[in-house]
Amino acid sequence: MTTCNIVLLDIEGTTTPISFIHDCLFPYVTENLTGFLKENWNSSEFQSYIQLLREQALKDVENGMTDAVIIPKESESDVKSIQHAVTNNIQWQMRVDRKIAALKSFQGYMWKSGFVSGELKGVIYDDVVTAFKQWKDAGINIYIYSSGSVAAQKLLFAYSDKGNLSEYIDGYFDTTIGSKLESQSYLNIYNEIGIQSPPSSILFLSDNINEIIAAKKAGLQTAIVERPGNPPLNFNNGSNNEHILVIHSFLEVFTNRQ
Ligand SMILES: CSCCC(=O)C(=O)COP(=O)(O)O
Ligand SMILES: [Mg+2]
Repeated sequence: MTTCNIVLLDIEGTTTPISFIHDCLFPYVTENLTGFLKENWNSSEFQSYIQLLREQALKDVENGMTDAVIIPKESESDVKSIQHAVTNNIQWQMRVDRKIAALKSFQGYMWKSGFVSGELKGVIYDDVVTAFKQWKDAGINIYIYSSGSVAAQKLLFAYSDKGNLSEYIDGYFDTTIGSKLESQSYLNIYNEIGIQSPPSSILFLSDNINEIIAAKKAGLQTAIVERPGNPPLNFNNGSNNEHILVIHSFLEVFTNRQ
């Protein structure tokens, strides 16, 4: 690893245990959904999230997804039936852990009340905060790139078990910039950040080998992060594995700098 000016971080399995997302954040949505729909139904902001789900469901049907759950428009059905369809739509997408913007935006909207009330606290690995401090002292900027919506990412770091970490983070990206599995998304982020130095001055850290391969193809430096509770790494995917660095703590980034 050579020096970098920017560190770009995945969340789930990288800054945060997968178990926190799956055992706390996801159940907060599935268990509170019915009441949340009833309470927020008349809010125009809330309806904008429902509209995103509705549009995504139409695309899913067009793309031949047989499990897709259509959400009728207000003019086509009664409120109870629409709410029932929204519930089924969300339960289906969450069962298959879809990383799609419409679902992620909806989840982020629901999580807001949980984080603000203190019912939810973002879990961040211990080494992350120490690394943030070291990186900032070294003049490195920190960006996040996660499938979670930007709004949800901001909540996680602002209301974390390590305190409000927002001051360390220079910017946030979600999949509205492109899929984490496509190289072009990493070039879009590079362009959006707008640095003079080449893409290799960005170091991307993620638990997902396919994201790492996509980022490497775009010319970024990369390291795969192996955390307790992450699924075993599967290097058997045709990539040039010798060149994929594996780390277990963000503090290794500095020891690996040349
Ligand atoms: C509060 S952030 C929510 C994270 C999330 O929903 C998710 O799917 C994370 O995926 P990642 O791309 O960070 O692995
Ligand atoms: Mg991840």
